Amino acid sequence: MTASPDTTPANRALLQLDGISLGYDTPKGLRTVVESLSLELGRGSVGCLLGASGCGKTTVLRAIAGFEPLRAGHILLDGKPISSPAGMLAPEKRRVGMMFQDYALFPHLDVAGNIGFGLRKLDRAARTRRIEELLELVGLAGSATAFPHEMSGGQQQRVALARALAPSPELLLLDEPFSNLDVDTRERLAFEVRDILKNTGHTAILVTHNQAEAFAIADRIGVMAQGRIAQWDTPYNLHHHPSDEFVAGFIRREALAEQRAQAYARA
Ligand SMILES: Nc1ncnc2c1ncn2[C@@H]1O[C@H](COP(=O)(O)OP(=O)(O)OP(=O)(O)O)[C@@H](O)[C@H]1O
Repeated sequence: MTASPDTTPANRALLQLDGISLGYDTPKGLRTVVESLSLELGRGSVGCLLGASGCGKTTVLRAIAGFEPLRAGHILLDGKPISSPAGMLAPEKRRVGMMFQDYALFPHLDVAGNIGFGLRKLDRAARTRRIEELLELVGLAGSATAFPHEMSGGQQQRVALARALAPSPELLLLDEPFSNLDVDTRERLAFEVRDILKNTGHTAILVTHNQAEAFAIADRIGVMAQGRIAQWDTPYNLHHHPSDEFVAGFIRREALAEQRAQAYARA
């Protein structure tokens, strides 16, 4: 794997994955799906794991969230170990927020109820203030009493983002957050989410198989194949200085596929 130094305005790395290996116990024994994977992400940066289906992106994200045990290596958050083969900090103690592709909003709660779900420790007035602040941030001011089924997919994903940001996580994990949206909304929302994360200074990791999305949102992209990162670099360097034939081919092929998909969608 090659990597150039993180030159974003962030200081030291907030997240470090150091030689992590991950696998699943199957009836045929251990199936290793991620091997010796390392990356560093600076505070305030947006990183992305980009790769074809099944290459191990979600497994890495789940390990960062504390849902998958490490077979080797370790994960540090703000310099402190949170996972190693010897043990792991419980997910709820990590200050890590998550947002998924299927919105995962509670259908029986209105927008305020959804966003306020993780804010139950605040008193009523503080919770209402925080919910209003978050609605403003995601461009949904005035929607507190709407229900998820009354909103478009893009609006529901904004609510999901507000809910994930509500407890002010150190790190936000986004698993294919735009893949249920149509092509235009997907790209627009990717840019909007990037603006929101940059305005609030959040550090985030996104997982996607969609190159346009990765390039719209990320400061650093890791091109993954079969459980490894081939190159962890800036979008510019991936385009202009791919580390090998695989990365060069992947970027070219995906760009063409995306152009084709957009042309079909608009036809
Ligand atoms: N619980 C499990 N038990 C056994 N194998 C699993 C389990 N979960 C995932 N896998 C396998 O691990 C590999 C990596 O899966 P993962 O979901 O991390 O990939 P991905 O890159 O996120 O794919 P996608 O984009 O399709 O979500 C796949 O081959 C998958 O079949």
